[in-house]
Amino acid sequence: IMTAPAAKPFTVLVEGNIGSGKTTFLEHFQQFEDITLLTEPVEEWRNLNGWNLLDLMYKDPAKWAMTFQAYVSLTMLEMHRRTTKTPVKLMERSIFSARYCFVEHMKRSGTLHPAQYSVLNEWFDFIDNEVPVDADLIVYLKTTPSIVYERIKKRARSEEQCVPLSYIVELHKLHEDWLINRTHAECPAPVLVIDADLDLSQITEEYKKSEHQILRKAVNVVMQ
Ligand SMILES: Cc1cc2cn([C@H]3C[C@H](O)[C@@H](CO)O3)c(=O)nc2[nH]1
Repeated sequence: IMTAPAAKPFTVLVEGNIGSGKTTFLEHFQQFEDITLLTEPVEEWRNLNGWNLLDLMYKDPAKWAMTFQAYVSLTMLEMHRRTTKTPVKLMERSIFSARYCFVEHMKRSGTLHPAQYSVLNEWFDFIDNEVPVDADLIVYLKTTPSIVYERIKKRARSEEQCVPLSYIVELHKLHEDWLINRTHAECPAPVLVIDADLDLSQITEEYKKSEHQILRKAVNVVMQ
């Protein structure tokens, strides 16, 4: 195992719509001992002192979106700040997708009151300016809304069963604006696009594209 010295690890953010295969993508990299995987802390969102904030949010978004997104952003920040011994750190989603995709959608759809949105935005601005958050590469699992919608129904995560296709379409557009049209200069990391519409049997070839990019960087970090 290559142990990175004090140098910061090469940090990869794995981004994509609900059902785009992020967990499957991360599992593919479990085979490499030089990579630390940080999966989305959904279980923390499902049980904070006994409260299932994810379920509360989906059941009554107007009442719980603020609480939920405030906690999601805190758990994301904790993951960004977590140190790793390995030269590469792979994170599922980030404070950036919190801000540019989920919170943005909730503001546009009126789920978040402008005053609530302003508070979250103040937190994001403070973090952007005061807290070093590393992002060296973004892997974007690009999908078609109708395909991930079918996967969500098949996966049948209980809290998501009432998620309409329109929500998936809006989230897709926000991911495309952020990662393809690059409308947010604040997150300058290069984006590697993976065709995540492919089903499991074909997707491993796609993963190999990113493997080379990610592992090559690991060597660079160690050689620093
Ligand atoms: C950063 C971030 C991740 C994230 C996930 N989610 C939801 C989408 C899925 O139903 C579930 C797990 O990703 O949580 C959300 O509403 N807001 C989020 N913000």
